[in-house]
This record gives sequence, C-alpha cells and structure tokens, in this order.
Amino acid sequence: MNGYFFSFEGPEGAGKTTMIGKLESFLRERGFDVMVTREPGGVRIAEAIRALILNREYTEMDGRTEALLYAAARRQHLLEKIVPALEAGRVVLCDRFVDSSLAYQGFARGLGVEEVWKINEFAIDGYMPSLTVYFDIDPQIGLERIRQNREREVNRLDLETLSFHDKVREGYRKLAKRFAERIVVIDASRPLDDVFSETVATVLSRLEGSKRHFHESNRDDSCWT
Ligand SMILES: Nc1ncnc2c1ncn2[C@@H]1O[C@H](COP(=O)(O)OP(=O)(O)OP(=O)(O)O)[C@@H](O)[C@H]1O
Ligand SMILES: Cc1cn([C@H]2C[C@H](O)[C@@H](COP(=O)(O)O)O2)c(=O)[nH]c1=O
Repeated sequence: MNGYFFSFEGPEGAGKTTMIGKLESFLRERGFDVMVTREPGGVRIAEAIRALILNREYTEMDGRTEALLYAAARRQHLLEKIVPALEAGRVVLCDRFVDSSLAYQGFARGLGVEEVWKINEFAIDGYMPSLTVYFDIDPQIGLERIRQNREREVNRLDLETLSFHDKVREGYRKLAKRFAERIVVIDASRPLDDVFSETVATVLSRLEGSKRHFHESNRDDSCWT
C-alpha cells in the first residue's frame, strides 16, 4: 500500500477540523492527492452510529456500549474508506482515530486502556496511522471555543463534566509519551497561524519520510497507568 495515513487528535475545540481543512488546501495546492475523513463517521453506517452515540437524549448509554459503538463505526469506516484510499496511494487526513477511544473511553470513562485497545485491535486489524498530530489544549479553553462557535452543535460527549475532559487530556498526554515516535504534540492554545505552521512542518517531514502506516504490535503495555 502506497498511501499515507495521518490522524489528528485532541480534546473538544482543540482546532483539529480547522487545521485539517487548511492542511487539505495546502497539500492539494502542492499536488498531493488528499482525502479528508472523520471519526466517528466518514461512511453511511459509521455516520448513523455517530448520530446514535452523540445524541444528547441517550444519557443512559453504558460506557462499554459506547466503546463498542465507536469501534464498530471505526471498522466500517476503515474498510470502506481508509483502506481503499491508502491502496490508491492517497494521503488520508483523519479527524480522530483509535487514540480518541483510548483517551475518552479508556482513560476518561475509566474502562481501561487495555480493554479498549483489545476491542479496537479486533476492529482495526493492524491498520494504524504512521503519524498522529495531537493538539494539546486546556479543555476549558477548547470548550469555550466551541461555545463561541454557533455552527457547532453541542453533543452528548461535550456535556460531560470538566473533570471528564481533564482526564481526556491527561490520557492523551500519556499516550503521547508512550508512543512518542508516532504522536507529535502541538500546543494548540497558540494563535491559529502558529499552530498551522507547526502542523504543516510536522506533516511535510513525515510525507518525505518512508514510513507510511504500520502495525503497532511491539507495544509495551506496562506503562498505561
Ligand atoms: N488556534 C486557534 N485559536 C483560536 N481559535 C481557534 C484556533 N483553532 C481553532 N479555533 C476555533 O475554535 C473553534 C473549534 O475549532 P475546531 O472545530 O477546528 O475544533 P475541533 O478540535 O475540530 O473540535 P471538536 O472535535 O470538538 O469538534 C472554531 O470556532 C475555530 O475557528
Ligand atoms: C472517535 C471517537 C470520538 N469520541 C468523541 C470525541 C468527541 O466528543 C466526539 C466526536 O465529536 P467531534 O466533534 O467529531 O470531535 O466523540 C470518543 O469518545 N471516542 C472515539 O473513539
């Protein structure tokens, strides 16, 4: 497979969607064949699962049900959209991937990173991004950005407590330390242009590298906690 698989992660309002949009234009102008997609979603079945998971009315949703639904959406998305794009040699920019499940369901929801990884391992079957850009931000700032953005609908996960969102950030930071080779941390609290310059530099350096996507099989699971 000749494509590049890059994912973008962060707490709510970190600026992922904004940066991916700008990066898409930047790369297209330079002749790259780019595909932008998102999780949960990206294809019909996964978008239907997204609507279910994020529906604010479903306050009774169990944590494991939530984790399984994200993994199911991921599986369908991967098979229908990401793998064919990689096979066609495209640059895939994915707004969230498995690290979201590890940070939100594994750490913040308290299900355990190992357990959440296990169900996702089954879902992703070895496909992992070669680069994950993690936009780090204080959740209070991110949530405030979302509040200011009238076009952004408030979903079930947004309504979690601040302490939940703080745990999400803590989880991401642990993941970034554990997978330092794959996850690049960018301080997303800075002005948009600064965040974008660093994002471009990070992505370009990987596009020039040889590693495209890999099976994260040599994990040392001893440092999740
Ligand atoms: N560096 C920045 N400084 C100030 N505002 C920003 C910055 N980056 C993005 N924003 C604004 O913050 C809001 C949220 O950005 P965006 O939708 O890109 O975040 P997101 O990480 O995709 O959020 P979510 O995943 O929660 O939907 C938008 O109104 C966007 O214009
Ligand atoms: C993929 C994934 C996502 N989430 C959460 C993170 C956000 O709260 C929503 C998605 O909304 P966005 O506006 O598209 O960022 O879902 C999660 O908890 N687990 C996951 O695997």
